Amino acid sequence: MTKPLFVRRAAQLVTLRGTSETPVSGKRMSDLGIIEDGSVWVEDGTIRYVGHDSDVLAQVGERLSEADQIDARGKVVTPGLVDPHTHVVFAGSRENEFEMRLSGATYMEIMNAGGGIHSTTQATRNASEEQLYQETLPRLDRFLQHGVTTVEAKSGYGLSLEHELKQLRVAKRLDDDHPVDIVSTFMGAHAVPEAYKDDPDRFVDIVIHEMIPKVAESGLAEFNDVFCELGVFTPEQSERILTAGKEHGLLPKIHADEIEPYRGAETAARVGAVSADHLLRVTDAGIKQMADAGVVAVLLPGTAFFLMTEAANARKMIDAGVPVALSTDRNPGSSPTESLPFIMNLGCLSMNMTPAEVITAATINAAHAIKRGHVIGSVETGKQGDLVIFDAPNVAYMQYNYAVNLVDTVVKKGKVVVKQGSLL
Ligand SMILES: O=C(O)CC1=NCN=C1
Ligand SMILES: [Zn+2]
Repeated sequence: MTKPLFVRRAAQLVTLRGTSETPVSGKRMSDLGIIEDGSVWVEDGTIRYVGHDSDVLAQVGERLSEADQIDARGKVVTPGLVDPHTHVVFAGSRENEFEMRLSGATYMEIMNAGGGIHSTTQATRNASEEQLYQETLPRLDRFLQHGVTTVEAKSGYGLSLEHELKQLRVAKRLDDDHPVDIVSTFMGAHAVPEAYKDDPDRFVDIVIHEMIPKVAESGLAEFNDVFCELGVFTPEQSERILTAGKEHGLLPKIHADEIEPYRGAETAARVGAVSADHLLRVTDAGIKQMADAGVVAVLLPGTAFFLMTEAANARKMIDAGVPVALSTDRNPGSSPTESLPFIMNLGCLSMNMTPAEVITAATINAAHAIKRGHVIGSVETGKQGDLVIFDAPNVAYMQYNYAVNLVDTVVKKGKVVVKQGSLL
């Protein structure tokens, strides 16, 4: 039994209270439920009391001496950050392609020439489970040091049942062993393997009839994702794949309108996807249909930054009532970073979001994008005891002092796992 943890007197305690039921949209994304001089009592991994320090003191009374106390004066305390879109389990790296793109090659040119996802697929197929596990561990450590306490992890670098299941088993082992919680997504439809490039529908049939039933049976994935993109999977193929996943209990997600406007958002609305992700080229019609269908827009400004393209129009989506979440899109090709705080900076600097909106997008809306809004993403009684203490006097400062890691302390299920920026 660990001692209760009492985080006290935050300059700004960001509670996001009252947001656990449904994704947050519109003006509500700016209402952080900030408590000044705010305190949180965590016991047995769960948040027990939240409020002004004097109110929490009155509630804990004599038990004060039982707790470990952390002085958060002059600092911002938020819920643990949530990254709802990563490809974090993979082998190898693609800095060579980074240099090719700096010399003018495009992401799709490299992919169509057999690089990109195919390159990482080759490396991941050749890697043992243990090698994949060992290569992914340091990435999870860096996520934790940047305040991220839960990540979604997609497969999608196996592109065969054997290797997709291998990735998903590694994700499960990491979820068991590492403080960061991992929520898994099957993404056998990440690309059409070279062997099927002349008959992509044959591969779609393999995903639908061979992979999805076995993956569902394994219990190793909650979601099913597809790269709906010109030159990858069409909206019609994507809909077939996501519908098949739903029939086997896998909730739909979709990489939509990343490089070309390609009716990805419209497909998301039609199949009832939990989230549509990227949306750099989404149409007005797609935005409207997502708002009507309650699809969460997971935006990845780090990918736009790294691919040197314009970021998604977050402002238009927020103003249209689409709930917006943020993510690193951690992957070796288009977004090799674990710094969700930097993605939040880009939310402000490249997508004109406010400092309050980017916190909502990287906590409760990210939690809703992986169906965890009832467990994480806000600081409320009964929620999991995941907290981050930032060395910043207020939420605006967190985005103003950009591209640095202001995380001081990370608490995971009531246990301090990062202190003064270092892993414990
Ligand atoms: O390039 C990669 O490895 C990840 C990716 N999938 C779709 N867009 C980027
Ligand atoms: Zn992705």
